[in-house]
Amino acid sequence: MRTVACVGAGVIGGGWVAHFLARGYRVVAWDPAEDAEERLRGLVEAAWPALTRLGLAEGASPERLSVAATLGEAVSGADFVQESAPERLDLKIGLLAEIDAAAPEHVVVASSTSGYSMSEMQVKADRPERLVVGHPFNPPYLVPLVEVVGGEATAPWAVEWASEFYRAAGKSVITMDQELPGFIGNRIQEAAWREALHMVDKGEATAEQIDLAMTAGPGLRWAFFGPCLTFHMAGGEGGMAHMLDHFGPSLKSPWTRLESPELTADLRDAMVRETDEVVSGRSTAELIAQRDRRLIAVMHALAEVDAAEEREAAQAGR
Ligand SMILES: NC(=O)C1=CN([C@@H]2O[C@H](COP(=O)(O)OP(=O)(O)OC[C@H]3O[C@@H](n4cnc5c(N)ncnc54)[C@H](O)[C@@H]3O)[C@@H](O)[C@H]2O)C=CC1
Ligand SMILES: C[N+](C)(C)CC(=O)CC(=O)[O-]
Repeated sequence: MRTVACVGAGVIGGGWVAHFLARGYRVVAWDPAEDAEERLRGLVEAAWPALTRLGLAEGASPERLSVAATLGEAVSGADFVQESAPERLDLKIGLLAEIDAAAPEHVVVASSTSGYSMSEMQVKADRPERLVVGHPFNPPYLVPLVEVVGGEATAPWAVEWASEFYRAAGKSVITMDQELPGFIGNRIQEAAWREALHMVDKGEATAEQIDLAMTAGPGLRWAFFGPCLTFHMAGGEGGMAHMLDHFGPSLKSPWTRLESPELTADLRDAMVRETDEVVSGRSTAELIAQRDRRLIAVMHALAEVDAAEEREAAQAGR
């Protein structure tokens, strides 16, 4: 298992390329955009210092990246294919069929889709049994989660193989037992996102207040305790049972409007305008550098705490 083909090399596909290169794989990328190779090599170059700080696999090098002239050239020699084309169902259906026709028949093909089911994407593939969803989080070279799930025509072996491959490639894998639109991570963050849109739509909060509410509040805890464990802590010694008994009645309070607001032009403009104020003139490159420094700092801090707790447990014979 040494060569990964990355089809689509934009924000996510480029991030996958950087990840697989850092894990020592040979990567062959293909993307139809005229400037795709220049953008891709720029993304890898910008990410490489962060990846070096995190630790590279033996032999890892941007030199192991090649950009194919055709889709067939990219996938014909691959041991695994990661598709990251635009989130359009019609495009994914056609592209996955093309990849299926050109890739070696035993090779697993994963889609980075943010929410489409593989059942609806694999309908034109001749060998749908090897098609899975491998949904990453941006940037794939730093955020470890990938959600793996097959479609109705996917073989169990393909889901298992993809899950193991991603683990071997350094990812944190959730292997889902059933299809769910938006999978798990996006359903949770989409709920928060819809609430944010409602608050901006009604002038109840600004984008700046919303982002601060997350980064200085729940978001800080969610880097290491998810929403379930966090609310278990809200119950004190009584844990989740007490939390539910204590706060259960308020669950019916109108603290969320889960339905999505109409994304009117006004709402869209307001969200863009207010987010621009948060961005406050920083370029995307500056934001990426600032994000990656902070992500690495959190990951290093968590790793240090984890190691200390493992040492304590070993000393206590636990
Ligand atoms: N942007 C994000 O935060 C995340 C995106 N995703 C998913 O990743 C996929 C790609 O999204 P992004 O990278 O954000 O989009 P993007 O627009 O940054 O990149 C898409 C790339 O696909 C290329 N492309 C266009 N038509 C193509 C074709 N027929 N075959 C191959 N490549 C083609 C484009 O030239 C572009 O470089 C989508 O399915 C999206 O839902 C998943 C997780 C997070
Ligand atoms: C905005 N988005 C739905 C494309 C985000 C994702 O799919 C996952 C992520 O990186 O947050």
